[in-house]
Amino acid sequence: MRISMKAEKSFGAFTLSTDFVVSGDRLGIFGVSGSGKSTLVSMLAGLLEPDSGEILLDGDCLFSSAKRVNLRPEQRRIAMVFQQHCLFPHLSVKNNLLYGFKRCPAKHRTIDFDNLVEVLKLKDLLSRGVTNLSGGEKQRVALGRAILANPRLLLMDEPLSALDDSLRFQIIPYLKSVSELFGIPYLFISHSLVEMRLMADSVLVFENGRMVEQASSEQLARDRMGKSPVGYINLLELSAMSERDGMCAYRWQGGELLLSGSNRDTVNGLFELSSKDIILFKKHPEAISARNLLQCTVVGLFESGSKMGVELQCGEGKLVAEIVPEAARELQIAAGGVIHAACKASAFRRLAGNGKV
Ligand SMILES: Nc1ncnc2c1ncn2[C@@H]1O[C@H](COP(=O)(O)OP(=O)(O)OP(=O)(O)O)[C@@H](O)[C@H]1O
Repeated sequence: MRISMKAEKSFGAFTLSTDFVVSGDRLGIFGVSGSGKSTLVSMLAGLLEPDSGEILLDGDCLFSSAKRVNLRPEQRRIAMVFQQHCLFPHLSVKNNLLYGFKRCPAKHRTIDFDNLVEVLKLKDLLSRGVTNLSGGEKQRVALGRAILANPRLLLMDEPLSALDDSLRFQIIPYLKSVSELFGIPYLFISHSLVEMRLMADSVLVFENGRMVEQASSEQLARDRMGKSPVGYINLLELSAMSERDGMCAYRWQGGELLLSGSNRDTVNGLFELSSKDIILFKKHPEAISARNLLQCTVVGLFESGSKMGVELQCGEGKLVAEIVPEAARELQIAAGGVIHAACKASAFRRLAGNGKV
């Protein structure tokens, strides 16, 4: 996906002025409240007309003040998921889901209803009304409805803000997997660095209506968090062998991960792993005392003081390891390579729900 946006919009003293071209399937817009994020996505979706400028999506002109083009929202084929679920209260889950699908021209209908329902785990909810669903269930329905409209782009404007911490980190895998499985690129809007790291590869940063930076989500987190790099891993399924040896076992990538503690204090959710707690191996080691061995792909290397940081993709998780430059050379670490990361069961810390993440 390629978005080119050179547009202006003023509300009294506030002016949003954009001038960027960005490519990628997992893009982020990051900025504090009032920086203009929602104004930007509303202009992209066709819900708000820019005062002037031009907006192109994959080369197609969505808006041009010079050429007097302004495609209606339904002509743009851009779906949105908001913080508020905006579901139709008088319709069942099934009919909410089918709303966008029915309005989508047959030639664009490529998403299989049953398949999507299965991915989003909505089968048992189909006949229910939407008013008494939980916040997470409502957000899954809203996501399903957006996907079934068969959009060419999905805009997600702070879709997790209304959910509490444990719930929002449970929704993230759904947001990512539907986009990947059904091949729909997205633009994810948030003021949370953790959400950016989990959802976006490339991020545009906005301040006071201006784009001030374009960076990878990892670079952004390193620059702004101002502490040793940490990684994140989302563990959702306690496996049958939980509470073994005072450990908790979670299903992970066809195997399991062991965490210290009982399942009373290690509930499902997002866990943090410090870069200092990860040891890298070039090959799968025979036997180690650390309880967890994760196969990862090296995303990149960066300088971290006198050490090297190694960005790792591990399933849906993003980890960072800190090693000395000599070890990086010996391990021949390079982007795209496969490496094994070991970490102790005691190294996982459940992410604190302090609202700042
Ligand atoms: N329809 C409108 N009329 C007047 N001012 C508006 C309108 N929409 C947005 N604004 C103003 O434009 C500025 C940017 O708002 P916008 O909602 O785009 O920011 P944001 O980064 O999305 O913030 P938040 O994270 O709080 O949603 C704010 O000062 C807001 O008050």
